[in-house]
Amino acid sequence: MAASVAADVESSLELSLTGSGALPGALPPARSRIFKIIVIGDSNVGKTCLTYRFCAGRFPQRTEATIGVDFRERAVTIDGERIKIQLWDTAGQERFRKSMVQHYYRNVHAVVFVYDMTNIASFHSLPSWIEECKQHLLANDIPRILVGNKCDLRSAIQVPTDLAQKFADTHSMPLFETSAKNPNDNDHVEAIFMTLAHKLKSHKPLMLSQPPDHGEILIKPEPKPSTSCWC
Ligand SMILES: Nc1nc2c(ncn2[C@@H]2O[C@H](COP(=O)(O)OP(=O)(O)OP(=O)(O)O)[C@@H](O)[C@H]2O)c(=O)[nH]1
Ligand SMILES: [Mg+2]
Repeated sequence: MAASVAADVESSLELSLTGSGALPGALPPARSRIFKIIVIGDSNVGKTCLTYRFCAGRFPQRTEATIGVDFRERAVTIDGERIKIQLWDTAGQERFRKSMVQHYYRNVHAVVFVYDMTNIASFHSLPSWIEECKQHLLANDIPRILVGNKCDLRSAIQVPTDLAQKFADTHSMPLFETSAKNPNDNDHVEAIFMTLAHKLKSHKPLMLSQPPDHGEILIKPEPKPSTSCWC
């Protein structure tokens, strides 16, 4: 997959890592702090739309199943410091992710688990996503959050909030219910990722930037916290 789309309002960048292609020179500037956040969950839950909403500021007109991983990056300023939030939008379909999984988990700073509030199966898959993290030896102190997406589809909700909250509490994660499509619904996507970035900033004072794993990168130019605690 090779594509090239310029984007951006503030400062955002989109890259793809798919397994073939060359490495152009447009990597983030050296030595700015960068937080690598992976977004995982079943196919079709809205990972691409959520990351796009945060980095491009809008809902994408259309999406296709992610192949490998797409990077979306946005520069933000927190307490006067410029930080890059790099979202790794992973493929939910097993056949599109198996060759990439080791890249996802390398040097990861936070994990966002996503399920679709209108699809109970995507909620029931969460333990297997948590298990995948365990298998890749993710450190216990890495912040994790749980995001129920598509809350705008009120009449189709299959995952009640109290059930999701119980699961989140069991796994010591904050729960957010949101909509990538309608930012006025419940928790705002912007606030969710910014809250996570604040959390990372306060916990990772010495972290310096690292570009995404080299090798096969293609350029595509382009809260409220719930009841549980972060740690
Ligand atoms: N109503 C509604 N639809 C959404 C929302 N988020 C995503 N969608 C739709 O859900 C479908 C899947 O969205 P994607 O973001 O491509 O899903 P994904 O999790 O990235 O899927 P994979 O790349 O296959 O893992 C698309 O048709 C989106 O338009 C939302 O918040 N509300
Ligand atoms: Mg996707």
